[in-house]
Amino acid sequence: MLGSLRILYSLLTREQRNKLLRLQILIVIMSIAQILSVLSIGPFMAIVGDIERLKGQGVLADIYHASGISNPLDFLFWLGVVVLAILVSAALISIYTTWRMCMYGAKIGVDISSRLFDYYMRQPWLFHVQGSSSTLTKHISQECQRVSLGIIKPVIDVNAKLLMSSMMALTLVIYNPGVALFGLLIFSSSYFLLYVTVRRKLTNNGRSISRIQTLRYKTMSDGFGGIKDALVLGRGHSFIERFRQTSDDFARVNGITQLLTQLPRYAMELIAFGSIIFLVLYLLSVHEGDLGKMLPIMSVYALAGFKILPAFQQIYQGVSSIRSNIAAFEVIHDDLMASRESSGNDQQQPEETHVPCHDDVACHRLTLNIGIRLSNIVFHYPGKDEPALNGLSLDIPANKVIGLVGASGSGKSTAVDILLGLIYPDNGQVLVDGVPLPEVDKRAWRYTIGYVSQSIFLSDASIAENIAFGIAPEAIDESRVKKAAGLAYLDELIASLPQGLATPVGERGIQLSGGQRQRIGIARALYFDASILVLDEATSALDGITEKQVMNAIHAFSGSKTIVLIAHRLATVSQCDCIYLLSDGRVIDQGRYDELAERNDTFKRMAKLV
Ligand SMILES: Nc1ncnc2c1ncn2[C@@H]1O[C@H](COP(=O)(O)OP(=O)(O)OP(=O)(O)O)[C@@H](O)[C@H]1O
Repeated sequence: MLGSLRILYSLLTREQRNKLLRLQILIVIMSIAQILSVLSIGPFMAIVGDIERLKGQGVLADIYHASGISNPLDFLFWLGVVVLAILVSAALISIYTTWRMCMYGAKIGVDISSRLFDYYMRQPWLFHVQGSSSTLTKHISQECQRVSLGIIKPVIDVNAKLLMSSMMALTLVIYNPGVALFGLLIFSSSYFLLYVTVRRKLTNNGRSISRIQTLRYKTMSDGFGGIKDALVLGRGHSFIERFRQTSDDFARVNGITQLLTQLPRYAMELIAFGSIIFLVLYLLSVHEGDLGKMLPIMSVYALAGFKILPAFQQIYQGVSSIRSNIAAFEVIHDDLMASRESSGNDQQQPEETHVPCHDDVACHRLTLNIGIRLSNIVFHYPGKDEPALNGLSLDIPANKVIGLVGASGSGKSTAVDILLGLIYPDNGQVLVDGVPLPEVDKRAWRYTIGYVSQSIFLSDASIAENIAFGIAPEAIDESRVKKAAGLAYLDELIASLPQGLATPVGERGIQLSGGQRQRIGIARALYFDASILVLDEATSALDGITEKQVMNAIHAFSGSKTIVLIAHRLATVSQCDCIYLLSDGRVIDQGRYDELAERNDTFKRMAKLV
């Protein structure tokens, strides 16, 4: 547990550590204020018990004489006011410190989740292809929250309470060593024994919570993601049942953890009451019933107990909470460490050269003069022996339209992912006007390419926001949106909608047809007027007439844009300047449509010519 906390501390930035130090100083001030407030009650009670002592010897009598107040009761009143002022000041200092502690804990929690989101968003395509988005979401929302509320906040609380109770205990020992040591020994050993008994259970429960939460998130993600199939195939009940079962487990483990965390409160209340009776009997026998001597000691101990006992309980609860949530930190530990390393690397080697420029898009765009060459590309997906691409070579001349065709699984989408720079070949290289892709400015490459994927993701936003995907609503250029929408034949649809471009599309575009979604995807690729367009099965959901219109619009760019089309329907690529026929991850033939249709049997079969 301490090792994990040390790692957590090492993840703090320099500024966060400085803040923690300032917080520590504030906690010391709070503890001193608390002690003063407890001690201030002693003299007041001493006078209440024996007001005659103001006329005798001692510090209180000296202060009484120096105050110029003639009536002892008036003096007692003003002493009460002073004690109250000390209590109020201590309470105000405590409120302020608690506020700073809460803000600090919450800020670190938010910072950790932002750091993770940033890290995941920067991960390469393969990382996302192999992982599960529901797990990443759970890490960022659930586990980070557990780390924030279940570890960081308790660490700060435990630290504050530990400091306050140790200082208070030390003061009590100085005030009256016998009673203080006896009380402290009873309470601390009881808490320690309880903690040692339950700590293993707490750790195991923490791990179970992480595991169960993963299952719950996955079930929700699968259920909502596949809601149509679940409804049609009548599988909804299976998701509901799985969720209910895991939720029951979650409730049971969570309930036990909370019980174990709160358990000692009742035991300690019993011990506290027993101790008060013991203290009264002890003081009665030592001071022979002299209230003037007994009252201040009893008041100081009662008030100290009133402060220390909840502090003990909070320390116990805090340590239990840390132990039961340390599993959440273990789950995100590797990613957090990696995020720290990658942010360190980013500073040393900026991924993208940033040239100051007024028009971000225009200034960060490449002009393709010769073309792109994929040269002898070999690529294996991780964990697969069979290569997805096996010596693939092809040329994409500048401002020409080329088609990639081939059976399902022949490697077309993988070839495009390599071209986009989403994945890196094991062998071979991509040359852009003769320059290897890794040496090309990534930012420029992204602005140069417009891409329409097989499955277009639409966010739960307006049509305009989906066309200008990822751009803040206030930064969207409406003229670009309109132009792109026109080129993708969306004009008619937009004109028919009461809110036009501002019409919401629903989650994942559920309120649109498959063809409308695809046209929004095409408009998205055209928003930045990219000079290279890559369309992966981009028109498969369009009806024949709309597809022809969209393809005509795309072919109209021939001569001014470089276009790569992937299609199963060969009619889609019939106008291409060159078609590459892929099989088993390599090009097996190439040529114009008529040439391939005449000489290649596979192509003929695909075109249903034989
Ligand atoms: N994420 C992945 N992990 C592992 N293997 C993959 C992954 N994506 C694709 N493959 C494999 O790589 C090979 C090429 O797939 P790819 O998607 O490039 O083919 P494709 O020609 O685009 O197919 P389709 O026309 O069906 O889209 C296939 O054998 C496929 O199973």
